[in-house]
Amino acid sequence: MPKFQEQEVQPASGQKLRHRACLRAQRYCIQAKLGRGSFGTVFLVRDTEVAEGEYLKVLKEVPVGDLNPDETMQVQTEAQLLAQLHHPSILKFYNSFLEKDIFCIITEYCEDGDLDCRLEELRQAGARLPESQVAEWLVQLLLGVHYMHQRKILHRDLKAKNIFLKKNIVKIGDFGVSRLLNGSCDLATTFTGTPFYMSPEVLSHHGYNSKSDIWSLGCVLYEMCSLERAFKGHSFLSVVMKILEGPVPSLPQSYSKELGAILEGMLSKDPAVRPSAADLLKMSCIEENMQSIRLKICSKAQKCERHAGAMQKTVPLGHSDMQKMTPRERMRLKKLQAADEEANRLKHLAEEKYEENCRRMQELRCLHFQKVSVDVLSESTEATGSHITVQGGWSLGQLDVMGDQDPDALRLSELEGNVFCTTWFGVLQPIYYGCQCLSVRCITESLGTEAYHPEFYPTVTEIPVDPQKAEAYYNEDGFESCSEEDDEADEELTSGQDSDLEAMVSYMKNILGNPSTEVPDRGCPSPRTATTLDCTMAETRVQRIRESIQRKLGAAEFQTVYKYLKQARQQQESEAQVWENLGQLVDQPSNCFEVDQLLYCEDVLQKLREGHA
Ligand SMILES: Nc1ncnc2c1ncn2[C@@H]1O[C@H](COP(=O)(O)OP(=O)(O)OP(=O)(O)O)[C@@H](O)[C@H]1O
Repeated sequence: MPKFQEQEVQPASGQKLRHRACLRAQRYCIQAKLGRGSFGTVFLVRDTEVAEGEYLKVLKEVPVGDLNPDETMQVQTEAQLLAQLHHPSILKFYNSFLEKDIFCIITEYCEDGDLDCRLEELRQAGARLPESQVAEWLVQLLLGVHYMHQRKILHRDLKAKNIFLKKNIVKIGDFGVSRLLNGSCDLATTFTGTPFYMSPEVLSHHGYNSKSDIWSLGCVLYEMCSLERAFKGHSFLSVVMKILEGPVPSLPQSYSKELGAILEGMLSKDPAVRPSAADLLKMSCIEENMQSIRLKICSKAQKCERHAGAMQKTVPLGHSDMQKMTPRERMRLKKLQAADEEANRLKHLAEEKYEENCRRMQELRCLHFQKVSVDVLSESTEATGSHITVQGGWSLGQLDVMGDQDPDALRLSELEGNVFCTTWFGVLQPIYYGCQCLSVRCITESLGTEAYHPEFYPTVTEIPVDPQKAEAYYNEDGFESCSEEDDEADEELTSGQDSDLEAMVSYMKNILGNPSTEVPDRGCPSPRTATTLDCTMAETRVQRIRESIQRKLGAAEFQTVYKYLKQARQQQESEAQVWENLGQLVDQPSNCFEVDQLLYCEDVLQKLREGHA
């Protein structure tokens, strides 16, 4: 079989592809080149064996040299294992194959690009990510890292460039791929990328472990908040020194202390002190975030579910109707029916909560109530029109009233029969007393830590106490009705993203229930010496860095800087001295960063070769 079929394709854009070969494994048709990384080239491909849905995939080609049969076997076994892993925060690994000396990896395509590009766009626009967004992505990333670490799979090259965005879900790319290509050779790990995300233990050759991934994730967290590298410097060595000895950088003031504390933990120099992904997921602020993300996802599902109810009431479908539907319509209907089932489940849950609350009311009536402050936000002259906000942490039955109103008129002992309180996707509903609307700011401890969500906060004033009637009330026209825009958004939710979101919710539920769930151990490969594969990849890396610098500096300037820096590093010149001398050699000494990196990588390559020999 020829290595590649020699033919050209016309991509959608109409632009003729330059690369001659366009079909891989007689299946993946190249559509466009996405970019070139340190180890390989990345293409957008169309999977010719997939007619609908996710037919666009990504092909990464990594030159690996001539692998011996043992290495080929090892790579194939690892690839099969990686293909079995499924997590919404992990870029799906579909397939891998060898075409002569090129290792090809097929993964999921993320049309929204990588996190590094997103952060750069924000930086250029002078914008920042809101903390809620940072927290949401951090939770997703931690869930993904936790999933892989539970399976004893390390990333070894976690960085913003390796995190992809797909409809606001972050996906970690290349997880386990380093293991596929580098096994557990720690020396090769130090080769995987730029120094910015390398942990102190990796830089000091004390071995890579799961905590080293957490360090890198800490660097990503810092970048999401400040849009800058956590450890930066004008030379490779100064970055390394900052990582080894510098303080943990502080987050911009607009971010909370809690987030700052999380960052500090993740960037602890000592890996033994650094929390694991499981530890981080157990932290109360992360748990709270997980809860609210879950609610956000569920509130979308809730809209679908209401819509499903409306559809089902108005359009009773027979078998022939179904047959007339397009596949898209059938899929939509299926989703709506599933949402309806979920609605029923939630209705039962709401009823249970309602009963539980009644029972508690009963108990509390016997206990005498304690007071908490209740502010009267607006008053109507009519006795039934007051709008009251509960300010403190409270549980049902601990309400009493302060303010100008006659406290006796609102004492809970009299409210009890009229208070409607239940959870709707776990969110505390507003509480109504007759026609009085109590807007709840704090969460009742009796119902757990679910966050208050404004979406669930109707401005209407009367809700029936009976949950069934209340549900009918929610379904009335005009109450959060589904607009065309909602429909569009929901459609997006039901076409592709929903499975990721559903999976995310279910992982969160598992973690919240039992974060330490163990999974069968795949076992870590025992440390081994460098292989041909390690050396080939390191050579590719060195070659690419060299090409990149030569493009930037020009061949002559590169030679001058390279010669000087090599000598300076051997003689251990001070950073200040190096910087000053570089200033005399080139216009922009900061352009020499990569030369330093090249020297470092050449040094590692040399050691790999010695280890391999
Ligand atoms: N699954 C994917 N979906 C969308 N774009 C991708 C995907 N994988 C890679 N890319 C894009 O392809 C380009 C090259 O990616 P690649 O991972 O090879 O290199 P890198 O991350 O830039 O560098 P390195 O090899 O050092 O990790 C990047 O612009 C990246 O955003």
